[in-house]
Amino acid sequence: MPKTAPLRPRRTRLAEPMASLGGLLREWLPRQRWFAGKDRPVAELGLLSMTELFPGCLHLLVHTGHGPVPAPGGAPPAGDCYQLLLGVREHMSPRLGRAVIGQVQDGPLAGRTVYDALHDPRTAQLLLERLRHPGKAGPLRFEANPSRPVPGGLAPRLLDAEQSNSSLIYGDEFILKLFRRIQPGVNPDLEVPDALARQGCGRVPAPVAWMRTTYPYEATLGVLQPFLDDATDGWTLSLNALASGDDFTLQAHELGQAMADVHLALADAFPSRAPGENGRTAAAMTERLTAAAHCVPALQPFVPGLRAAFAALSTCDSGPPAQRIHGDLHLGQVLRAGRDWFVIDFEGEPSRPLSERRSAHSPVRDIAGMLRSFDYAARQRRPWRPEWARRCREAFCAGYAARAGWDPRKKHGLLRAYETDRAVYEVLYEARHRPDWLPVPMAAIERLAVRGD
Ligand SMILES: Nc1ncnc2c1ncn2[C@@H]1O[C@H](COP(=O)(O)OP(=O)(O)O)[C@@H](O)[C@H]1O
Ligand SMILES: O=P(O)(O)O[C@H]1O[C@H](CO)[C@@H](O[C@H]2O[C@H](CO)[C@@H](O)[C@H](O)[C@H]2O)[C@H](O)[C@H]1O
Repeated sequence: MPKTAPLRPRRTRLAEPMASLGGLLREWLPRQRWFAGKDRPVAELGLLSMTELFPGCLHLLVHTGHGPVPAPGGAPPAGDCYQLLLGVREHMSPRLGRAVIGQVQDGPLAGRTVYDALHDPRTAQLLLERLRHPGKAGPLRFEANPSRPVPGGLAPRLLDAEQSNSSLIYGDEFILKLFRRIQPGVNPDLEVPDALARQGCGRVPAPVAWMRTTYPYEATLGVLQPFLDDATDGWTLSLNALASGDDFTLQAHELGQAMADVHLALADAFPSRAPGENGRTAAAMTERLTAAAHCVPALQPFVPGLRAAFAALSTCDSGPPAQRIHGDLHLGQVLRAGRDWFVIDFEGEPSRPLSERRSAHSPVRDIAGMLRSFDYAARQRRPWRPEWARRCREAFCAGYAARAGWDPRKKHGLLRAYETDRAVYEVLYEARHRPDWLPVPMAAIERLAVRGD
């Protein structure tokens, strides 16, 4: 098991290039979709590691701190580690204009332009070559599953999508996801699909190659997997159905069945345990609510009503056994090809510690995530279509029950608590990443706090 270490900026001989790059990165990082903490300036920026991956391409792990957070009890300043691939050029090609981070003013890189190298097809090609030929570059390790060879010469393109990481698509055959926010340990988005593939579960694209680092700690950096080019994600499909007035209950029912299949395969692939004690679950949810309300004051008036949803857990049965779950399930994480649903992105909620994301949880958490997602979709249209969401939620639960052998609709109290917990997470997520979207989960917060349904 990889050793975990606290994230601390290290003084290295690389401190000098960092000093000259630091100002540029401080400006650039908060503008990136994947950067958490847009609500606070990057007060502290440190270099954890830097490796020259190819000539003119640097691989960096940087630590960002957001300065002291005025939390009760004097919590330590928040900090994160991010993975960056930076191109450094004397002369920029206009093609790469939108990737430019800036021109370095002083230090060893003075006068050169630094840019996000993932936009550079040359970098993308070389990255694939490294993954095709396992080996090392400084602390970086490139590894592959020898039974699933990857052909060379596939044309790369950077995925242009709203995402928490960055992905490169190769010849519409493979997709490489490079994690942006790095935590010590094995990323579940490698661990889980790999285990499910060994289990023979066909609902998850299996990793074919991956990249990790051994310094400043063991961590997964990226995963290459087959690209399902004939598939459309559930979010796009549901928005299309809403726009055209089409029914989506058949798809939602099949999605419920698919999710039950994945949960059953996960329960076989990893150890399960007796359901957690509801009191502990309620305490953890309440703690997350308190922390979220501290960061997003708009939550504060609803805290008493939301706490009631958690307190009501004491009168519920504890539900199905705890097991490995998806952890961040929503309509953007499921792809439909023909009548088959596939599930991707097992990373879990990116802001939670990796150890927590890799432990067993109630499968009700995933179900609640998907139910919230139907609500998100229904709110994309005016007038709001609560009836559409209600029918999809019902169909999803019925499909799940048909396969899993237990019916989520009969776990009303549990489902309400997990849905509330998920909505609280979403409020925090939207505040940090997409403040314009905040009204969507806030509407659910109001409903859950006031009416409780
Ligand atoms: N194996 C795949 N086949 C087809 N499309 C994929 C695949 N994996 C990811 N995608 C597409 O890329 C998007 C982002 O992938 P995801 O793993 O959710 O990244 P992130 O965690 O950064 O949000 C998905 O919504 C989907 O459209
Ligand atoms: O980037 P990830 O897919 O890992 O997940 C994060 O971003 C999601 C948004 O892209 C966010 O999902 C929320 O918005 C979705 C619509 O864009 C909606 O379908 C989900 O129900 C809602 O939670 C997810 O929470 C976040 O972890």
